[in-house]
Amino acid sequence: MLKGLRIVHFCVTSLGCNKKIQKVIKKICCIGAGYVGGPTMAIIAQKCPEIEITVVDLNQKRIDQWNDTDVSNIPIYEPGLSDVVAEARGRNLFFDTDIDKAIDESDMIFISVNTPTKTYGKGKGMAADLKYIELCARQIARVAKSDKIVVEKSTLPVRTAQALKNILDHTGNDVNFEILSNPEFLAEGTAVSDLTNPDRVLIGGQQETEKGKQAVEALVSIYANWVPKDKILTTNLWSSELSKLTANAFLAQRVSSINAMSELCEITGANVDEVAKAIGMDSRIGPKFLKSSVGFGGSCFQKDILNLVYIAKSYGLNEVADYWEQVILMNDHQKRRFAHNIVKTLYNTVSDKKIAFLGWAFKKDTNDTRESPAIYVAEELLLEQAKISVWDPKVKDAQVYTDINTLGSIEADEVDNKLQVAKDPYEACKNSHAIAVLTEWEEFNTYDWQRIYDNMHKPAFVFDGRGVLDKNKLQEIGFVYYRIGEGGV
Ligand SMILES: NC(=O)c1ccc[n+]([C@@H]2O[C@H](COP(=O)([O-])OP(=O)(O)OC[C@H]3O[C@@H](n4cnc5c(N)ncnc54)[C@H](O)[C@@H]3O)[C@@H](O)[C@H]2O)c1
Ligand SMILES: O=c1ccn([C@@H]2O[C@H](COP(=O)(O)OP(=O)(O)O[C@H]3O[C@H](CO)[C@@H](O)[C@H](O)[C@H]3O)[C@@H](O)[C@H]2O)c(=O)[nH]1
Repeated sequence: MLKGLRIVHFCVTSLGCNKKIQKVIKKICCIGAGYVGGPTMAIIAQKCPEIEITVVDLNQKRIDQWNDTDVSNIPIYEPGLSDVVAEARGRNLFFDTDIDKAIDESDMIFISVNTPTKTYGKGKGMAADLKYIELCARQIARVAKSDKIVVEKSTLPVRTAQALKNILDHTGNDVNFEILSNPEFLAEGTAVSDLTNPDRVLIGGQQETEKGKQAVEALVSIYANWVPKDKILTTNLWSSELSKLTANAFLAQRVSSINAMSELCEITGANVDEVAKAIGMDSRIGPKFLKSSVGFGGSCFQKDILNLVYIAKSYGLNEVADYWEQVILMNDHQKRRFAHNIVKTLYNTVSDKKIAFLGWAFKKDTNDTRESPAIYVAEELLLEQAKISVWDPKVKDAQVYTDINTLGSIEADEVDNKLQVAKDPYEACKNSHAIAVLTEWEEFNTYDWQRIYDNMHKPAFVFDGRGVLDKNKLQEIGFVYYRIGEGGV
């Protein structure tokens, strides 16, 4: 196991001094205790017990949840995460709101704050809002009294490291800052296994300077405690920053591509799962990320592609921008057409009809609802005056209301009247006219579907936006079953 991390500085002076100055990385600070900062630091703390890690955040409530004595109350639901936190917390993993102290004491600082799409000013609705990143840089510059390695963990536009370096070098004390880019590729719901066994770890740094190389090496040594060396890829800063946006654009593009085919399948009698299987067996295409759905959600894909589009436009690369924007347009279309299909199938009106939503999270095994397709399908149906009853195994009731109210398109009274969060799936489906499956939770197939059917209006419709339910079983019971990417009902 690692005995502290040593960065070796060679000092060669005019007097011919050639001594080694050794710096031991003993303390890490991570700014941002969110979906990335929390799990990533928990795994580093588990794998490197001799490094003390403090995860800091402005949000007192979030920090209190991370520190909750009952570890099942940590703010993020991720399979396996509470065990990792239970193992490391209090030993070498700490959660705190004293950001200055953590910065001051650390050798290496990860910046893992949110970088949402801008909602104001130039680049509104497209560019990444970097105000939280800049605040971190200014705080580090103000507080740091010794040399620091600053690691970009957040997803950032290419060349952000230059802006960070500029702020750090011009507002700080007389200390040296080395900037690294170390984008995170974990997916929610599988964060612990993605972090424990990553396809690759990407580290970008200034390889042309000695100090830059040493900083890269320091971070490589941390990951090398559990990641095979051949999976740790080092590049220049800009390649690393741009690779993150590129990876998300390619992944989202595959989902939009198969979703585009799902519409064609529904009209022609082809079956999108069969098409996906057939093309996925071609090793040049591969089988992953070809599951047709009601659309992709989550905090990353849309935000990062919009950012990519903005960057391309800002360099005058309009064709590049248009190419990637189409991925988003296709996704918006897929969500809308799913809602419209429900309205059309229910005899062109859903006014005062009850639609049960199974799932609200943007994917299974997470309580995260950011950009979940469920929100936008619900919005379309509420605008058609439907009543919606939601059941999700992990999402809290208040989150569902917040998600809809944040859209601002439906009066708050109307939301209260029409939107309800059920205490179990049977209550959600009782007296409903249709069920819409919005998340691929595995537990859905374990329900008593006969009981659900018996308590619904007839004909009882199921719109499976994730293609996860047992079609034959449901049809035998009597449901009229619609599956995304298969011939219509
Ligand atoms: N969620 C994912 O699966 C995922 C995966 C890979 C990369 N990313 C990227 O990682 C970054 C973080 O994403 P996230 O999902 O963890 O976000 P998040 O919103 O869950 O967490 C960010 C945290 O940073 C805190 N914060 C903001 N400004 C701060 C400041 N100045 N000082 C201290 N704390 C501050 C917020 O209070 C919040 O708790 C984003 O750039 C995102 O694109 C996310
Ligand atoms: O075949 C598929 C695969 C995914 N999805 C949907 O796509 C969205 C995103 O899924 P996924 O990529 O698994 O989850 P995220 O947590 O958003 O992870 C993505 O975004 C992260 C944040 O940048 C990256 O770190 C990850 O590598 C990248 O997969 C979800 O709504 C999924 O349901 C599909 O519809 N079909």
